[in-house]
Amino acid sequence: MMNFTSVKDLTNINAWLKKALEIKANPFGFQEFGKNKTLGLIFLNPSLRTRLSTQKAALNLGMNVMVMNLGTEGWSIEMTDGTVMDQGSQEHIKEAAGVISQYCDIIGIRTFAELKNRDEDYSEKVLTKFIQSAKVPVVSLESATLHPLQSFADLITIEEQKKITRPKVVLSWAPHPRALPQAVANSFVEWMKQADVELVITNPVGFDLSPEFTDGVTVLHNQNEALAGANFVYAKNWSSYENYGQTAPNLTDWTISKPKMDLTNNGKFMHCLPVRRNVVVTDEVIDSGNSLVLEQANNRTYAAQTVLLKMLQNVG
Ligand SMILES: NCCC[C@H](NC(=O)CCC(=O)O)C(=O)O
Ligand SMILES: NC(=O)OP(=O)(O)O
Repeated sequence: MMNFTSVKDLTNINAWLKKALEIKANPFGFQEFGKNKTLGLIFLNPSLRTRLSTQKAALNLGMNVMVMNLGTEGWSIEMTDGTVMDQGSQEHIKEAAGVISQYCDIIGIRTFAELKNRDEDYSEKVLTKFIQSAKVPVVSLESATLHPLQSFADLITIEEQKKITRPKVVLSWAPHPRALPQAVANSFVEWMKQADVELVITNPVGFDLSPEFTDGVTVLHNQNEALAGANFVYAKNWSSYENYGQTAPNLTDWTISKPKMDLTNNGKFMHCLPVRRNVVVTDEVIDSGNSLVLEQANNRTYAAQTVLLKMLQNVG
């Protein structure tokens, strides 16, 4: 496997899931693969979980790790080819990626959607340019349209927690004060479509995700109807794909609350974090025994460790 940017980079999702659970049971059992190898983690946007869990995963594998907040601490990066660089940008992504490749055996990069130009975000302009200029395998730490390490951790969590073979998993839009990318939601859908689950998406009218992801999936604009009988409720805000970047913070009846969870089949609550309490989800729900948010964050380590191990072994 050269790069990890999507579920499409896996040859067999069930084999990866099995490997992740094996690694979780024996996290220090694969250190011979990481010895004398270096992981570089490059952040163009903030992070808590991705930064720490991916670093932890590399350390568990015996790797060395370098982390750089390029977005705030590096030179300002030029992303477009052919630019006369006499303005704000100081270093071209071509040199940046080429140089970092000389210091690292694997590079992770986080580059969020800007939510200004849909075509540009959905072409994964920055990630693609970085990969083109990098000389080593690249792992997405959340790109403009996808967050595969998160979705892999979510898959592990559902596998561990499910009580029936084919659980009902509901991805529900929730309100938020800012415009957020669709990446976490797109990616969750992409992975759940390949898992043995009954997936239902619910969001307000005007907030349908790209058909590229929702094709073949039940999308309901009535949240209560969608939540009926759910075993897992995955809450997430995303800004509009159709009216690109538009928000709807006033739709407070979409907040995941106890009355909403009472519609489910004793459903478990999931969120990738960070979460706005009492906007996306009430304290009562996220603090309840049915909340899986810490388990999800914990599984980020084993998802990342599986991906890094596969890269070190150069297998899909
Ligand atoms: N990495 C997980 C989520 C990252 C990002 N959330 C955020 O930016 C939340 C920020 C805020 O709450 O203002 C997103 O939705 O893609
Ligand atoms: N879930 C997640 O990716 O968290 P961070 O943005 O804190 O890395």
